[in-house]
Amino acid sequence: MSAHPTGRSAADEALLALASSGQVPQEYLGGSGVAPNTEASEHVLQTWRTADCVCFDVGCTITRADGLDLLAEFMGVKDEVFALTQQAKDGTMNLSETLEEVLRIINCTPDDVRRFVQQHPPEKRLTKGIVNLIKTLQKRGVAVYMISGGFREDIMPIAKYLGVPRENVFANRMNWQWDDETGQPTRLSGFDESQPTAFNMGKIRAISKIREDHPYNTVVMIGDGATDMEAVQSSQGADLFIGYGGVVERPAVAEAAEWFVYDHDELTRALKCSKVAMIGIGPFACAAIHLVVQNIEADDQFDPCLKVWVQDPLDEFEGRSLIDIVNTEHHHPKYLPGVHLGDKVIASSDLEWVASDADVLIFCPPHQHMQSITRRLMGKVKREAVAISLVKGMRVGRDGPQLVSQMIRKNLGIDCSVLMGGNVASEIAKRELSEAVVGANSRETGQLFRKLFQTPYFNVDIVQDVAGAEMCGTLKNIVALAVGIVDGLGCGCNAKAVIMRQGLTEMRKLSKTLYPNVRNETFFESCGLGDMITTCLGGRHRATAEAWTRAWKSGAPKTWSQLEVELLSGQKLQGVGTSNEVQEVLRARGWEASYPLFTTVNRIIKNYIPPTSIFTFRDGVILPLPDEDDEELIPTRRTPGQHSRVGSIVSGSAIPAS
Ligand SMILES: NC(=O)C1=CN([C@@H]2O[C@H](COP(=O)(O)OP(=O)(O)OC[C@H]3O[C@@H](n4cnc5c(N)ncnc54)[C@H](O)[C@@H]3O)[C@@H](O)[C@H]2O)C=CC1
Ligand SMILES: O=C(CO)COP(=O)(O)O
Repeated sequence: MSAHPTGRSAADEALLALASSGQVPQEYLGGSGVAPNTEASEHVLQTWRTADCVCFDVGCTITRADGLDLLAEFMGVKDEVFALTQQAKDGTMNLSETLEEVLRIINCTPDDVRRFVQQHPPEKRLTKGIVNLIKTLQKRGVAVYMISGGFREDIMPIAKYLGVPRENVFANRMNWQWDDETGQPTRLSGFDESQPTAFNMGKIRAISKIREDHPYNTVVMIGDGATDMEAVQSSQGADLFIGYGGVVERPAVAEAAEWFVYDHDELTRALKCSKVAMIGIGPFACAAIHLVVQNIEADDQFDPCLKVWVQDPLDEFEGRSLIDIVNTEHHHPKYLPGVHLGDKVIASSDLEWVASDADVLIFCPPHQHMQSITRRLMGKVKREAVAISLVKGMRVGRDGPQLVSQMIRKNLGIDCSVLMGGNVASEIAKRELSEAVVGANSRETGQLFRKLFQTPYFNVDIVQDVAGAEMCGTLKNIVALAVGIVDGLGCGCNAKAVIMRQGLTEMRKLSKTLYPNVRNETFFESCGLGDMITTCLGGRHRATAEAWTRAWKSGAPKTWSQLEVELLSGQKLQGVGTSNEVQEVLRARGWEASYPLFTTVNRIIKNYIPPTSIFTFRDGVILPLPDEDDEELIPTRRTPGQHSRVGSIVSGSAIPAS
């Protein structure tokens, strides 16, 4: 089959058009001898895996091409009915005429139907693997429908056995003559012509009705006939048609289908194997792995193996390779010793090997390394993969600020969500109650990530505000530094409340100014208020800023890098970098005075003004500072009001450079 954006050749497209007219020449429908597409493309697989509604033609759920044939056999009129139904399936006879004619030939009574169902119970008629496939779909929350040109009287027992709700069955309905005296149905008198399935293009009609009544995002039709294949022909129809040849193989259908299967187990297997990869193995990556493995081991949708990228192949713990320890003992001895990362976690320093076959990519390295990581992965990840960033931080390039999720989307060309919240890694690892939000562009992707991270003690809500959630996670690190400074100066809760409230105000203002679609409510979610509280009470930014301020107070100041090494055992302090990055934006746009807390914190951490200036941030008439590199400086201890290194404000007055 030649390449085509939809996966169908031009000839297939033509065939579909002809089939829909109901007037396809028989020899054309016989197919041209081209082998069916039994290997699904990445696009098709992705559609199948993200479907929230799957419609089965009844013909692929039971071992006879159509229940009507079996009923006809039961009534002793098999050959006449078979000839007629084939014509309808192949599109050479008008469907409603066929049905009328078939019923006239079958001419059954309600008793005949009852006896027929007793003699042919559903469990004896089902195709191999259909029970498991429907169960797997329903377990994933996918709505399952059955659509048939046959009759409810025959189909309902099968639907019931398969667990498909009555209202999800679209089929024709027999009309009966009624006995006035007994009130009971007696003989057939045609069929109900108001059902969508009573006409040509009936499958499309049924699917449009389903779509009208339910907001499904992705609908898949599975069937074996030309009328099933029609379902993808209208914008109101299905998004994907999967051809099934386990009972009857119609060559034209087999050739035109974007994916043609002979066994339902193949569809079940394809649902199960979303591969997940983690990029990074810091403390939070380890805590996230601990959550994710609980879900991928329990949910058929995911491959239970999780590949993890370790940045440094030579990283050691007590003389042993870290990669070996993770792969054999399944824990991280430095960051979360003893916390089980899962037996099927495979650590490697080969970034491409870890990421290239993943369907779901989780990013969790320190933010300053994300640009080089995503550049290394350019063109090397699956086009249909989806990503989620757990990274709190941004990059400021020549074009202005870039969030990590934007960087991933731009460099890798894939959708990217974010997971943000008040989430200290060590507490999650201890299974203490926590919550987070997934910021996603669609509800469907949000639900995928909720499935991946949610556990009974880690609640995940979905917000369709990626930028808002990510800005919260990024900017709160600056506020946490401010709170640490207040702690270092020995102040109590009132002062910290002032800083946190002002911090939240500036976070919201900057987020909405840079990204106007950011929602106010996002700031009251776990990513906003929640993370602000967590990080200002328990995070490393607060603790390091407190130590830095105490050192300044003691007259033996230390640099941030020094403290990062001394206090954080290999972890990174990203808030200092974030403060510089944010300040670059504020400065370039002339906004410094509108963000007095952010600006004051940046002046303090760069030693332009003393830590005590945190109390007077409101007086912020901010002097422009000369351009210079952000090299770290060992400050000399100064008291408020004394000279600062370059120039700054304390209580509104500019202090000349020393
Ligand atoms: N630690 C926590 O409790 C939480 C962290 N986060 C976010 O998760 C992200 C990762 O933070 P952590 O897990 O704490 O790790 P971290 O920020 O402490 O960094 C340690 C990790 O950085 C890696 N690393 C060092 N140099 C690197 C390089 N050149 N390239 C790539 N990786 C390198 C190391 O291998 C190590 O695994 C950050 O954006 C952080 O804000 C989010 C929520 C909670
Ligand atoms: O983001 C965090 C908690 O949500 C972690 O905060 P720290 O980086 O300050 O430890």
